[in-house]
Amino acid sequence: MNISVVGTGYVGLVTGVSLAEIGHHIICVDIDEAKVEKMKQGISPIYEPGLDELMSRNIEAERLSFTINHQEGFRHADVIYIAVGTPENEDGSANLAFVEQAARDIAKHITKDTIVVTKSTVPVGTNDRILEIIKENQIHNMQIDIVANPEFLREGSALKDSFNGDRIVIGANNDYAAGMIEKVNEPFGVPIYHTDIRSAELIKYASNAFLATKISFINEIAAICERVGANVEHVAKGMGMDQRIGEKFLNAGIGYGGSCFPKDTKALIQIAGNVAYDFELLKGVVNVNQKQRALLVDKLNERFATLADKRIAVLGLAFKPNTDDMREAASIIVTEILIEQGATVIAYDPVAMENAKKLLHSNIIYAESVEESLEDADAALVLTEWDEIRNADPSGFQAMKSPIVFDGRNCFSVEKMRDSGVEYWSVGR
Ligand SMILES: NC(=O)c1ccc[n+]([C@@H]2O[C@H](COP(=O)([O-])OP(=O)(O)OC[C@H]3O[C@@H](n4cnc5c(N)ncnc54)[C@H](O)[C@@H]3O)[C@@H](O)[C@H]2O)c1
Ligand SMILES: O=c1ccn([C@@H]2O[C@H](COP(=O)(O)OP(=O)(O)O[C@H]3O[C@H](CO)[C@@H](O)[C@H](O)[C@H]3O)[C@@H](O)[C@H]2O)c(=O)[nH]1
Repeated sequence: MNISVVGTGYVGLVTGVSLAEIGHHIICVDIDEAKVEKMKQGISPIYEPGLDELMSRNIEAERLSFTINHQEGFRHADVIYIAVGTPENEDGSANLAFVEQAARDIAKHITKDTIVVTKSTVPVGTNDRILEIIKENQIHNMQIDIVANPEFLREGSALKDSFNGDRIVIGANNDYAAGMIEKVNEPFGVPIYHTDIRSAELIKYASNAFLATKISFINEIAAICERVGANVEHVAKGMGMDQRIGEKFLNAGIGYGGSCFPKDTKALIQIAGNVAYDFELLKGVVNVNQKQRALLVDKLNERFATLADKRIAVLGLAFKPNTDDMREAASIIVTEILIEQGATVIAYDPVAMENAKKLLHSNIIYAESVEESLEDADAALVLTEWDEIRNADPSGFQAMKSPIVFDGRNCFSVEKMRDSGVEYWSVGR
């Protein structure tokens, strides 16, 4: 099928590449010229394992191309996917400006009957609005069907998730559109769940909010563990063996970050608020996460009278491993507080340092390796559990001025760190 994808960020590019890989002809349209130039050469603008290789293969097979020209992008499309950003407004609600612009672009340039599929995470009712915008602005009077098809991929394992997802949700209000989008996705071999548009929109927010709730829940249990002398890993393991609870997303640490959980939890609180419902539980989840971000700095302040003359190594900057994405990364708040308290910060991340430099305080020093960042440090903070950090030999911490480690991701065994002579502070253990 001929498919266009509007917006080639983490979701749009992975969607375009995956759909090309299963045999569709894909044109990706983006307004960012530099990005499009890069992608035309088979270079991914984002770090995502396996993406460059799959991009190149499908470009060569002439199933995948890129353009900044909406007219060219939509000319032959039977289906158009919207995958533009829906960032957070100041009040926590979702900013729909990019989605609405994409709808106007579609309206202006389509010349045949089209199914418009929304991949972007959008509040309930947005797909109705998209259809309205297209109908109001279209130049040729074409049949438009709209499908809500929320995306569940995780950064760092986006391709794996696309080909092995737990479900593909298709929200449509007519059988023709639902059937067509089922056909598009059939080759993935992933279970398909059909529902109406509004339920599909809400499934996305409810899923992210539930996962965020699991994380804040285990982080509160971790706080209790520290106070009563229990081990949160043992508690999580014992809980997770109950299949009704499940073992996933029960890793305690410095809370959730990234481009989705922080904004989507707040957007769902707003969605509820808009219909006069106070989502108390989710407000608690957000507050706990806020508190969690500063946990390591609180522990540092408990350990040291002042940070003013301290050299602090920060290991890991991205919001999670295997991505260069810095959106809502814990490192943003943590390094800001450290600098504010007068510490010297030497940071290292295997992939995200270029993006970090654009975002973090200009006083931060960047190291080329874990070893270099640890040299002469008074303390080390682990913020992202990259394999390279997780697999580091605890004896390496002896290169520090004093081997004191604050681990926000529970990467190391408490016993091994103790045996290596490291003063080790982790979360809930
Ligand atoms: N990042 C994730 O892991 C993830 C996972 C599931 C769902 N989502 C949702 O998917 C959506 C996209 O997220 P993302 O992280 O890929 O965003 P992103 O910010 O990485 O990418 C958005 C892209 O859209 C482009 N764009 C904006 N307006 C455009 C227009 N009118 N025409 C063409 N291109 C346009 C931008 O230039 C950018 O390249 C969001 O709603 C997000 O909540 C994200
Ligand atoms: O047990 C856990 C699991 C995750 N995290 C943190 O939670 C955040 C999000 O992690 P993850 O969900 O793995 O990454 P994302 O790429 O943000 O993916 C989430 O957000 C996407 C965007 O909506 C959804 O598509 C995915 O299904 C959903 O998992 C990260 O900061 C993790 O460190 C924890 O603290 N403890």
